[in-house]
Amino acid sequence: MTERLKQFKEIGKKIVAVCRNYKGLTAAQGIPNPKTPSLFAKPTTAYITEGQSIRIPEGCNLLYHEVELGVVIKQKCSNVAVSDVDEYIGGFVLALDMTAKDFHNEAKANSRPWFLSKGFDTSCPVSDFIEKEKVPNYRDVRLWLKVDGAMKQDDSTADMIFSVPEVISYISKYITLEEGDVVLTGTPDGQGPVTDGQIMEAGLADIVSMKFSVTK
Ligand SMILES: O=C(O)/C=C/C(=O)CC(=O)C(=O)O
Ligand SMILES: [Mg+2]
Repeated sequence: MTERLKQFKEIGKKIVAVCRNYKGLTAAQGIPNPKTPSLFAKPTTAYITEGQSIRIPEGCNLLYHEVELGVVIKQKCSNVAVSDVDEYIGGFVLALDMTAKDFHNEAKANSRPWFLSKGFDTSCPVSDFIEKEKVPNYRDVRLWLKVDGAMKQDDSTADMIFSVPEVISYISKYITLEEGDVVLTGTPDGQGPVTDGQIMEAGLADIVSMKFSVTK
């Protein structure tokens, strides 16, 4: 099973992302915690891996970084009880939910979809597949991100508003999840701009780290 899930970028059909899922982020933005997870989709064409560069989309003048814990779904599932979610977790990835923030702000202001601002090519840099056993306590694991060596995001998944099981159970009530799909579970406070020529380094505790450059 694990060998197959290492090919999640090829076998997965979708990336389902949760937003505003960290207490520190909603507090910093002065917004109430959502009553249910807020979801959006990213296409799997957004994936890149180390050695590839994040390309700033044409017309974007404000690109934001967001480090996130990604969950790789083990097998097809729907209507999964929170208590049963663990058996559908195949493993994890460290991910960046890159956001064309000016496009995103315009979409929010005009009640337009977020698909372009969140789904452009190279908007989902990911680590290699992380075996489940390597993240024994995914409920409390450190996520961090540096830009040109300066720490920008550094928090624990313990700050999530909705836990990984709660998020996956909620999604599965409405959207069937399939083998290799990735659920991005939100970003902690500290997301911010990154520009042409800068280098980002991100990590999941000392389990995995990855580096990506940003280019026009
Ligand atoms: O501006 C907002 O309300 C939300 C911004 C986001 O990008 C949400 C996420 O993607 C996140 O919280 O991870
Ligand atoms: Mg995000």
